[in-house]
Amino acid sequence: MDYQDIFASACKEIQSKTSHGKVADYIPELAKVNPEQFGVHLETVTNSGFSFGDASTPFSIQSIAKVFSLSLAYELVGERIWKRVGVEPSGTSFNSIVQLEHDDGIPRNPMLNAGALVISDILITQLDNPKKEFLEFVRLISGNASIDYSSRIASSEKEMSYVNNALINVMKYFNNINNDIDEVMDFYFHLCSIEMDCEVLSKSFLFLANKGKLTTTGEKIINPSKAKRINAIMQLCGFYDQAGDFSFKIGLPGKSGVGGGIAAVLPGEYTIAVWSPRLNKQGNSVRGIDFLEQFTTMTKHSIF
Ligand SMILES: NC(=O)CC[C@H](N)C(=O)O
Repeated sequence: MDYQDIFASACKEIQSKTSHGKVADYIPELAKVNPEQFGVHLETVTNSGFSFGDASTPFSIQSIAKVFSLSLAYELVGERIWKRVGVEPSGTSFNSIVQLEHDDGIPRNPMLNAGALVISDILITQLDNPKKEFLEFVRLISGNASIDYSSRIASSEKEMSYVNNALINVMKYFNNINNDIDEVMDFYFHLCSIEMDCEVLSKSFLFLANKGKLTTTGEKIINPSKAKRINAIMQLCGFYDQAGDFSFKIGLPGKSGVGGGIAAVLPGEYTIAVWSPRLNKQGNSVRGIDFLEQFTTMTKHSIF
């Protein structure tokens, strides 16, 4: 299929609508991004790529990186991971604190900030040099050795981390954080600060469309059962309190970040990464969701 033509007409369709939403401004560095940018890249499991718009402009992937940290932690500790974090959709915002006390410090799922903080704590326990080894993992799955953290974005987020600090303190109180709070926060801010463009982002998700193996070398990253489960978690939890709406409109597992990126997976076929910085009130890219709705409607692609 020639995806480029479909991208162009889906894009035309959404651009005729008024553009609304606003860039994330609670992380000062993210507020500086030009909100009008739009890019998309689709990469098939047979390694064909299709780009449109600002697909090679790097952006802050933010919470999309939670899928990478979950993948590595799940591979390292196996099913024990679910003693510390759940697999249920929360129906709450990404940084909500309301359920955490009620649930005795066990986050509903690993896509929430609280869940990703627990996963960060697990990785710090498991890895000798957590930031370095995690970056190596992301470089491996993306096939791109130049992927890096942005210390500028990590420290910008640290300055304004009041809610994330509250979340980690509640979990420490309930004995669900084993390492030093500052070390876990530092790891979490770095993982959120990773920058990628749409092309690299879609390639980084390909193992989830390919039963856990890299499509380039065949190397196993996780087994097929784990790949299925991570896709299931994305389907139910990847868009926080908009997860139902995303599933209803798009019908693919995916993950968003407050940098305006979205990565989605059609298992066995392709991954698609779209980026546009204006966010809705749930913290998800307005144009990204509009575009994916158009795209999946035009192609009739869905997991259902
Ligand atoms: N949804 C997101 O992308 C949120 C990630 C962001 N780093 C935060 O902790 O608030």
